[in-house]
Amino acid sequence: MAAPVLRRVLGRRWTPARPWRPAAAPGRRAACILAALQARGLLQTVFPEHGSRADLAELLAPGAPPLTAYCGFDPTADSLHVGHLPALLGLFHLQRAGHHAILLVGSSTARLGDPSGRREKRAALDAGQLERNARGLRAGLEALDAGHRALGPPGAAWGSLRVLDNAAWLGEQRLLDFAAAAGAHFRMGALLGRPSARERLRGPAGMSLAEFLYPVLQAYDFYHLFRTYGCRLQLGGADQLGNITCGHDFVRRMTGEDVFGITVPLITSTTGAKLGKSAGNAVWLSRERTSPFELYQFFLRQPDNMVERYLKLFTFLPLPEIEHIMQLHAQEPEKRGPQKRLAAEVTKLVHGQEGLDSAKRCTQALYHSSVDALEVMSDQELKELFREAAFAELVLDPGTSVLDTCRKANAIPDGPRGYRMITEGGVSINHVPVTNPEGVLVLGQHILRNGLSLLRVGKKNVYVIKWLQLG
Ligand SMILES: Nc1ncnc2c1ncn2[C@@H]1O[C@H](COP(=O)(O)OP(=O)(O)OP(=O)(O)O)[C@@H](O)[C@H]1O
Ligand SMILES: N[C@@H](Cc1ccc(O)cc1)C(=O)O
Repeated sequence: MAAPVLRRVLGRRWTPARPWRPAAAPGRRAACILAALQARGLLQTVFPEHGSRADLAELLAPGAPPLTAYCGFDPTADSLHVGHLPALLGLFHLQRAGHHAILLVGSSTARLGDPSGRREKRAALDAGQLERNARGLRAGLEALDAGHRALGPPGAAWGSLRVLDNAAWLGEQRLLDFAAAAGAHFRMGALLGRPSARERLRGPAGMSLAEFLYPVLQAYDFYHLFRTYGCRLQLGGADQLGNITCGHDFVRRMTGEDVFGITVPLITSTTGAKLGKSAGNAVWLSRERTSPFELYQFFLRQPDNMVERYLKLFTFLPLPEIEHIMQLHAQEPEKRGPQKRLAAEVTKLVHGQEGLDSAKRCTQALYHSSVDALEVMSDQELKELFREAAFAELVLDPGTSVLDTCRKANAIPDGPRGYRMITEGGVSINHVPVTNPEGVLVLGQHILRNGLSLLRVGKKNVYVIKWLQLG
């Protein structure tokens, strides 16, 4: 016979939690990190609102022993993306307040595929791809940890951070043992009542057993991390509330202890779609997929009505400083001060000072036609900057003319039409128009010190030329 507490939990159906409101009481509670997260717009829901012995606000109150919190990321791609940042920033803020963070790579959960918020099942990944993705994700999480630490004062008394992979414990489970031991504590009614299950079961695609079991594995992670590391808090995007609730119930049932969940708001695109892999609109954090320049430009493009929210969500700038930045913006909106600060802060967190310098160099070269900036750019930066551009390696013969260069790079059509494109001013090299097709290329003018030329034909077609055998 289940104990009364257990019976209550076993019998409970899934109900959506209400958005979290800070406690009215002033003093210790008001100073709690939860209130700080709330003020930055990082709190959508706290679940449950009240524990059986303590509330989350009490566990996180200043002076309370450090708490351990985690967030999981399935390696369904080899890189993190901007949508992952709010949950990560939430963990980093907790770390700054002295708490410990666990970043979990879900190599085992990714094999089932999380059905939360999805109309269709995820495409299956083969073992090799999964392993490569997991490696990329782990490297991304570690790099972000390093980027975050570099922002803080040396020797800051922050909590610890570790990166784990759930394959370490889920990968070893034997089906029968797991089904008998853990499976006995999950109620079908509660699992079937979850919104993601209900919607999928009603729809034409239905739901596979693998997907149906997904929350069970995520719940087991929470239980494992609670038992092994004393982890009492799970963070995730708003779409994770059902999975987090499931984990909470499981840990309560297995241990009788209080654990909690925090969801962060979902970042959406201008069309309202969740920014991420599924919608195909991800802005990646790995340099191979999205360069520091592109990341910088993404934040620089944010409209005025979003920028204050994003400064609070995506940076560690103190709130009074953000207020000041916004006041200056009201006086000189054309300077786009908040957008520039936002872009700089996020790029520095993700790609370090070197990445930020690169992003600024690329911005100068592309939008301010700066030859100085072009001249100091590396091949990698140029390729990143002109991802859509053709990259040609050409041998510089003596007397190579503008026309030869355009032809060898396949930048203009053969015959008189191509010739006319030059004479009519449609071609520039290193941002300077070249109207004489017979003009010979000059080192230091048409060919930069780094052995590169940037050839532009019309408004859109850009060719990066690397000259070989310059001597
Ligand atoms: N756009 C977003 N805004 C806020 N949180 C997000 C966003 N995208 C993902 N997250 C959160 O990041 C964590 C890890 O997400 P995960 O990588 O497993 O899936 P995902 O990026 O949501 O994938 P998909 O886009 O394919 O659904 C989850 O807590 C998820 O809710
Ligand atoms: N289910 C989460 C990822 C995750 C995996 C394992 C966990 O224990 C926690 C979270 C997502 O898809 O976004």
